[in-house]
Amino acid sequence: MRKKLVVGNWKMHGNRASNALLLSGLKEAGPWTADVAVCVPFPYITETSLALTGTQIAYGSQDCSAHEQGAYTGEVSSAMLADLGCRFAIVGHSERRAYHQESDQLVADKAKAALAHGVTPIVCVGETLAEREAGQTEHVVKRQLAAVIHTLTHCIGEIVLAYEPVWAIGTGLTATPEQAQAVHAVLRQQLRAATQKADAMRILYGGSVKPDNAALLFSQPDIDGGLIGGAALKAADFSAICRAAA
Ligand SMILES: O=C[C@H](O)COP(=O)(O)O
Repeated sequence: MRKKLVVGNWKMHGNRASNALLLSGLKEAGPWTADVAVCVPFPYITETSLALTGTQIAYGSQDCSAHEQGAYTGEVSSAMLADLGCRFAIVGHSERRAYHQESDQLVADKAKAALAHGVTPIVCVGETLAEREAGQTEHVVKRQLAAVIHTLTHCIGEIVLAYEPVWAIGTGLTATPEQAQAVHAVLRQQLRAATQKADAMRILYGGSVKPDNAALLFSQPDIDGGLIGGAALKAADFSAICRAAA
């Protein structure tokens, strides 16, 4: 039985005052049965760690460098994230693939760098609307995951995978539970071919998850929680989604 995981991705939102309010709201709203985490902008990791001390809520980043250290201006290494107590690092989010031209291989290298420092990568895969309409969904997500499997080899069982159809992110369009489950099943099957841990691995769904659709999505056999964007910015909504992941 996989324990569900709900992760809030704050993206590039918030400031010190609003973060403090959100975090205190979450602390009051918990505990939840599911594992819960927030992935916050780099500058706020330390304050988040202090605010969440002694709670069940883990924290992490929204990216990490593929490099170990060195002259890489603007990058943040996994060693630094580990130093700050990060449990998770999102890698390969579609916004980074699209706006920063991150390739499948770079995403895989970032996942490897995170794991090397004990930070669990949340590896995002997902198709665009054009790819779905062209019948390419399965091909695209399998290609994205294959790069990670090839790069991590025997460590692949240590990642968290997130299926995020690009057309559902921030649009209010959610994949139906059946659509999401179908892709999750494909991904699980691909993982089974690569690792004996596949059935213990968590595959999250992301894309316009809200309090009113979370329970149905999370009830699907291969959906093990969610990666939440917009709804993670309101303590009441995020908490309701965490509760739905019982
Ligand atoms: O990482 C989170 C996803 O991009 C989903 O964002 P959203 O819940 O705002 O659609």
